[in-house]
Amino acid sequence: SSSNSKRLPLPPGPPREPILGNARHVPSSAPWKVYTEWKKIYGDIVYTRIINQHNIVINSYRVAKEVMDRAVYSGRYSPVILDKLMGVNQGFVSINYGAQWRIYRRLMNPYMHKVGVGRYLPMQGKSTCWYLQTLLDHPEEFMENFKLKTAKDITRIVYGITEEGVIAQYISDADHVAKIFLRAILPGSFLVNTIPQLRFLPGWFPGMEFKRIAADGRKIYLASLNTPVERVKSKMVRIAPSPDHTNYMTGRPYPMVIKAEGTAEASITSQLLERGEDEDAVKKMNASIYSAAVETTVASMNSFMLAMTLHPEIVKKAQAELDSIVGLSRLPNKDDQERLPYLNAVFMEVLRWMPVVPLGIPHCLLEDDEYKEYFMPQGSIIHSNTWAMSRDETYYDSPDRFWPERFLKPGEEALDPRLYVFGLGRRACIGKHLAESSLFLVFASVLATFDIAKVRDKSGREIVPKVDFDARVKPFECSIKPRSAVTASLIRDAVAADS
Ligand code: HEM
Repeated sequence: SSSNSKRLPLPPGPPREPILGNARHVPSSAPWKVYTEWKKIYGDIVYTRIINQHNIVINSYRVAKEVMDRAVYSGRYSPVILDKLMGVNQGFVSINYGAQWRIYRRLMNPYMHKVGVGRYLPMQGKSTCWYLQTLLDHPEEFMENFKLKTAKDITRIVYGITEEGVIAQYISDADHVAKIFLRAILPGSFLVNTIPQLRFLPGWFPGMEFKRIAADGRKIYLASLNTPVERVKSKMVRIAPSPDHTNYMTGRPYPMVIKAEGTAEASITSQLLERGEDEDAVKKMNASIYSAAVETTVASMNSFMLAMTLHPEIVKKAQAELDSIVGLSRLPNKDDQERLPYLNAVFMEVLRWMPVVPLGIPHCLLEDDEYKEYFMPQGSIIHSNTWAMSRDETYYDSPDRFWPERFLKPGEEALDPRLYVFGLGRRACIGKHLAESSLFLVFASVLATFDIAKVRDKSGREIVPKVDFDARVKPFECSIKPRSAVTASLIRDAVAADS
């Protein structure tokens, strides 16, 4: 590029083939593992080129912390299939760095900062009790119900949706969009992302199924964006703008008020509309919250259950701590967190052991840059390899081992994974405090009331679930039994008191 006047080299990486570059070297499944192998050969920054796309993977926390905070590293890469074919590049997660993104951060921040998320605790307490009850009645559905619990919490927070049928439809639409989205951001997944001109070929041409995928995706995306906000609006009444209803800060009229009968539960959407915020911005911002929030939180819950199934001694230790601090007469709550160091260590170890976004959400380098002795070309896709960070032996002995004690060694605590599993810099996860309280409540409440163990086969041998570190835990069996009749009735009583 013209601005590389010092003729600096690109960061090191595997040798490239003509035209294809490294297209045949970067696998489409679990690429983070290959990049982590390459760290041994090429170091903390690895460059690959896939056809004409520059990709830079940051393999260490130290380097990520240095570069990711800078504005030029805060862009988002919009694959052609999402941007040009589906129009899905205006959501919170995928929008490029700039004015609209700043509006989203400003709108969302009060609802998501450390203190702001406290308002959801009563609701989360109830939904956690609901979840515990599903463990009593249908322990084998523990994964499905993690999903349902999290989806209910999020749709309630964002849209005030409480009706089961409406939630189910929303989940199904949002999952569909998320699947396309996740596939689209994997390097090399859709050829049209590397050769954008392909989109001008007719639909009957071989290899054009991306067109149908994108067209279906777009329809469902628009539904998941519009329908829930229209529902909120239908439960609000519009009043004629009058001087009495003008926001004294902005001078703009409040266009909506919540109906006196309160048919719209207060939610992020209802509150932002009531304040007169731009409806289009609210729709696009909110639609991306569900997909950012649910899959990630649920994946961490599933990793937790797998770790507990594999480690009965850790279950025992955490239960002993809970029993002595919380006692057996009530369920744990968020206020207990600071007095539960062992459980906190379990929580951090879950985040580290199985980072659920192992290559981060890709950033896009907005201008040519230099880092150390390297040239970083504009338009590069930048991945924070959180998987590599979680396996860094300078911070973690035996990194594949699930071992909460690593966070409890006085004076030499391991690096806190919350510093990187939620991303780094300006685009870091806005929902991390909400994620933390959801996860903590679930981990504490499940351990306080249930024993988790391996199941046995017909001949009485324990079945040990396999761990393949594939970012998502595959369905596995475990035994989930109430610790005692007392803990079971604690759950039933709490649920009864809520309804
Ligand atoms: C265990 C749970 C979660 C994990 C591990 C996680 C992880 C991440 C990661 C790695 C990113 C990308 C950061 C970057 O680009 O550098 C991200 C972004 C984001 N997350 Fe989360 N997340 C979680 C839960 C949530 C929740 C509960 C919400 C919403 C309430 C949420 C909302 C978002 C949003 C809106 C972004 C985009 C921010 C931006 O681009 O400016 N996440 N998250």
